[in-house]
Amino acid sequence: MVAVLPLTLRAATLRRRGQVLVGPVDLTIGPGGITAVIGPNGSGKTSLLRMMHGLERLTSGSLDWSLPPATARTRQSYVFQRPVVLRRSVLANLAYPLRLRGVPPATAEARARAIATTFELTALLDQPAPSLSGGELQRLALARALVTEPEVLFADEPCAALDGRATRQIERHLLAAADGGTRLVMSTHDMGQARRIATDVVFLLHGRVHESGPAAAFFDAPQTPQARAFLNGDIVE
Ligand SMILES: Nc1ncnc2c1ncn2[C@@H]1O[C@H](COP(=O)(O)OP(=O)(O)OP(=O)(O)O)[C@@H](O)[C@H]1O
Repeated sequence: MVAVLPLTLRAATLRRRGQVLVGPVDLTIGPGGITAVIGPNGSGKTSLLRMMHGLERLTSGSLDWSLPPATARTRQSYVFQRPVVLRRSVLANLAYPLRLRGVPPATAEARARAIATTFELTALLDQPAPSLSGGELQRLALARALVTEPEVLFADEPCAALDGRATRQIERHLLAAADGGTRLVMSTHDMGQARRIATDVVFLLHGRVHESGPAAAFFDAPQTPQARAFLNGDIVE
C-alpha cells in the first residue's frame, strides 16, 4: 500500500474575520514518531491540527499528502479535545467508524470488541457512551479513532482534564499506537507529557512555527528566548 505521508505544508495560512489565526506555516510531517504541537493559549495549536486534518480550509498556501486528499482522509483520524461520542452504547461507538467504511456488521463488532479489550473498555461495552467518566470517554474516543488502524492520528489535547493516572494510561495507548505504525500529531499543554512521549516538537507562537525539531534537543537546549520563556512557564510575548 502506498503511504499517505509525508504531509507537506507550504506557507499554509488560515484567516478568519480578517485575522491570521495560523501561518504562514512551512512544515513536513514524515513517517514515524509522535509530534507534540506546543505553545501558549491561543497560539493556534488546535487550528493547525484542524487544518492538517482538513477540518479547516486553508485561506492560502498549500497542504499536500502523498495521495489524493479523498484517499488521505480515509487513512487518518482525529480526536477532539472534548470527546464527541454518539448517544449509543460504547460498542456501537467503537463499531461506527468501521461501519462507515463498509465493514460488515459482524466483522465490525469483532474488531470493536478486540480494541475494547486493549483499551480496558470491555466492562463498559453495553453502557451508553454519554454516561462514561471523563477518563473513560477519552479512552473511548482514542480507541474509536484507532479502530480503523489509521496511518495518522491527530489528537487535540488528548489528556486535558484527566488526572495523572488517566493521563499515563492514555500515554501508554498513544505510545503503543505509535509503535504499531500510526503517526501521531498531538497538541499538549503538558510539557512533562511532551518530554515523555514526543519524538519531535513544533513550538507555535502567534500562529507561526517559532521553533521545531527533535524533542530532546528542544527541551535540552531551546534556541530562542521565547521557547526558553515558555518552558520556564513565563509569559511569552
Ligand atoms: N473559528 C474561529 N473564528 C475566529 N477565531 C478563531 C476561530 N477558531 C479559533 N480562533 C482564534 O484563533 C486563535 C487560535 O486558537 P486555537 O484554538 O487554535 O489556539 P490553541 O493554541 O489551540 O489555544 P488553547 O491552548 O487555548 O487551546 C485564538 O485567538 C482563537 O480565539
